[in-house]
Amino acid sequence: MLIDGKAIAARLKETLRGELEAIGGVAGIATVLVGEDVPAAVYQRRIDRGAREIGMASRPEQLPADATLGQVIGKVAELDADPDISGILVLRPLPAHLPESRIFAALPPLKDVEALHPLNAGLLSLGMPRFIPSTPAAAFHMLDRHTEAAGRDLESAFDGANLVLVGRSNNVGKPAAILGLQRNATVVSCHHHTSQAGHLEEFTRGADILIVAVGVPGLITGDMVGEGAIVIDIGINAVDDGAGGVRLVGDVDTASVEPVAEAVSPVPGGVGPITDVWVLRNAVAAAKLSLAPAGQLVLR
Ligand SMILES: Nc1nc(=O)c2c([nH]1)NC[C@@H]1CN(c3ccc(C(=O)N[C@@H](CCC(=O)O)C(=O)O)cc3)C=[N+]21
Repeated sequence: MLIDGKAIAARLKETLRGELEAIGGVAGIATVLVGEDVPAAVYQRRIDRGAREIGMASRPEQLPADATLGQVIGKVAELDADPDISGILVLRPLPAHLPESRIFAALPPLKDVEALHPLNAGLLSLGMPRFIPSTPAAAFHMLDRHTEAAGRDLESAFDGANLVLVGRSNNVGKPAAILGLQRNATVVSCHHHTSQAGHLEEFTRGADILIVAVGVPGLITGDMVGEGAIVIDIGINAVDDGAGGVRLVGDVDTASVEPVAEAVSPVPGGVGPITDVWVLRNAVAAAKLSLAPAGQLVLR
């Protein structure tokens, strides 16, 4: 079966409306896109639209591909100074000349909705997250809704399960591994070198839950997946649509995986739409944090 991410996102949006209302509607999201990238532009547009739809402030910002580190950090500082903006997200990928770690470190920690500032990444890794990064949060939210729909216990759903991650990015693979450990899964992190060493299948076949976020269209095929596994596809790749345009596809070859797996999340219509809502929830959480007593590290 395919997991319906759009339906899950629609329900989550109702939660978001309530959360926004509870703080008097005062929250805003800013996104910074440097250069051109189709999936990043799609995400930026969807965040902007989603925010406007629920009456949240939104500032989608664009900088040229040759922007300097100083210009990017300057833009972040400008957004930090905007009282309407509670959350700031810098889209990836960044052009190669821009050192990601310097930009992450320049994010205002209380508005860093993807937990990429070292302080927030540290809090997350210690099990006391201030923000749970939207994309892995969306993947776990989807897994939890699937567990409920299958009539299984939510609390123990990950206990001792083999959770295999493919991809180790700072905004998806790494935080997903941390969240999996937090939920008592046995976590295996696979990446480019696992694949180069010829070991990828070895690990993916043993997965009870497989989360894939690498950016390689169709990387995971049915023969790489164990019977009854749950497969979450986080890849968003722009490929030629054969008619002069592009379309978005994931990292999983759904056609060959679906017959083997218990469930697969499709692209589009899977984790993506849930991610869009989650980032807005994090902007609301950031707005709440800014109102919290000084010195409070984590929302309660
Ligand atoms: N710092 C950072 N964090 C990210 O999370 C991040 C990023 N940079 N850079 C770009 C990628 C891409 N991304 C998407 C998320 C949702 C959809 C989405 O909702 N897509 C819809 C529509 C797809 C379509 O238009 O066909 C869907 O999957 O159903 C798309 C793309 C987040 N990314």
